[in-house]
Amino acid sequence: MAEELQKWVVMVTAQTPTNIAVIKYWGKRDETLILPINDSISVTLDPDHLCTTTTVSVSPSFEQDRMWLNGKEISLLGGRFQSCLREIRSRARDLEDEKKGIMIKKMDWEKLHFHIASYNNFPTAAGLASSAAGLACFVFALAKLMNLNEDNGQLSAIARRGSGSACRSLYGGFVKWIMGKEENGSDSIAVQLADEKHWDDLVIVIAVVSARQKETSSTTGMQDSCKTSMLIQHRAKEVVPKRIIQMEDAIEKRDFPSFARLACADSNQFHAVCLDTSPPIFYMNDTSHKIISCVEKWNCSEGTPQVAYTFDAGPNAVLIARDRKIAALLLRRLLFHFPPHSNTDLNSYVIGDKSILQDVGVQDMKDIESLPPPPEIKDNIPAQKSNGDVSYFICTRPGRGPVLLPDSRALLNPETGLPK
Ligand SMILES: Nc1ncnc2c1ncn2[C@@H]1O[C@H](COP(=O)(O)OP(=O)(O)OP(=O)(O)O)[C@@H](O)[C@H]1O
Ligand SMILES: C[C@@](O)(CCOP(=O)(O)OP(=O)(O)O)CC(=O)O
Repeated sequence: MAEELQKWVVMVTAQTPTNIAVIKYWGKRDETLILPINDSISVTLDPDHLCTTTTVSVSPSFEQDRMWLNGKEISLLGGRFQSCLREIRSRARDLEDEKKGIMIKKMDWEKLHFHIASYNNFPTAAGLASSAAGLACFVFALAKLMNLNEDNGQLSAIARRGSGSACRSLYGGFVKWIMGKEENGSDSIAVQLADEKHWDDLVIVIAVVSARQKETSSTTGMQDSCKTSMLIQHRAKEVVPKRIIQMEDAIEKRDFPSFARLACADSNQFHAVCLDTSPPIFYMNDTSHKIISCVEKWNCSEGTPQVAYTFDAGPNAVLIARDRKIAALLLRRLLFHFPPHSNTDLNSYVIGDKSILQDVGVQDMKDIESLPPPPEIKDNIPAQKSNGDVSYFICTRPGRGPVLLPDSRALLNPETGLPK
């Protein structure tokens, strides 16, 4: 009987979105606690297109903590995973599952081990913020398993210890990470500014420019900027506080021109800080610059912004269109300038919400080849085409925050606690 009881496995499965900052976090005032030097604001992306699913399980039969990411076993010994685990364990509460006849006492959590399996439905470590969705999901799922009482704001402070930007993935819609003042970081948390329904006209197109691993990680890049850039101090003290107020106002009023101007300016200033770092950090490449120039020319010809662009620590462009009609016009321009290689299947070149392709009126490669140049291109300058410079496009929109999934979606076998 005692042996039978030892066989139980309790598990929780959760899904968490990724997010893109429109006012960037860059620079820490505390490396261990991951406390930033400025507030930041992000848009949560629709988990249908970019998300992490994580199953966490506990059983007295597990001999050690183990984790599998996208089917491959990874180490949980890293300092950041360990900080999150420590913070969650210290808040764990009694858990009773009457149906299974299981009772885990608060102090038992210290002795029990976890099996964790996680899957990203988009490329990992390719500049698409897998660490943000991944660490947020890790914390959210473990907190539910260990029956924590904390709300998502308090959980965001734990996710922050895994990766700063992860704290913003605890909410859907529009999210602010308040830098906080306390030395212990207790007030450095994420808050939701508005949910995803507040501004549901927005359409987001991500141009995945390169899936190569970057040379400088965000963590070391921002350390180098803090040590060597003069601009970063001016940005954190003088520029960002004003922009945060303006961005909050633009989001509240759904004021697209202000939103776009602020997002573009902030992305450009973040990359200027990277250039102001010694040695300079180049996250954007020629393709990123061509995308900026395409959007700027169009916005300028319309007299008011149609599309905002923002780039994280990599060359991929995140383009935010004011509505679906503009998104179709944007995709038309992008496909004109950045057609795929001739042997590419259009179905794998534009992924996510493919329905926008119908609005573009493009069904196959021939349609792309016969797209006319955008009207803002001057007749005397030949239009540039860069075949194959973009790997693929993801069409998405602002999305919801973390959710729990039913056991049928679990990534671990309920009997063995091993990956399915
Ligand atoms: N689902 C996940 N669960 C737990 N950890 C994850 C998960 N996905 C990614 N990570 C962690 O994040 C690391 C990748 O982070 P990295 O910052 O290199 O890339 P990224 O977040 O995809 O890109 P970027 O930060 O440039 O947007 C992985 O090596 C792993 O440690
Ligand atoms: C450019 C950014 O994406 C930087 C993200 O940095 P990370 O959150 O990846 O860094 P760590 O806190 O060291 O894990 C801007 C942003 O997301 O705000």
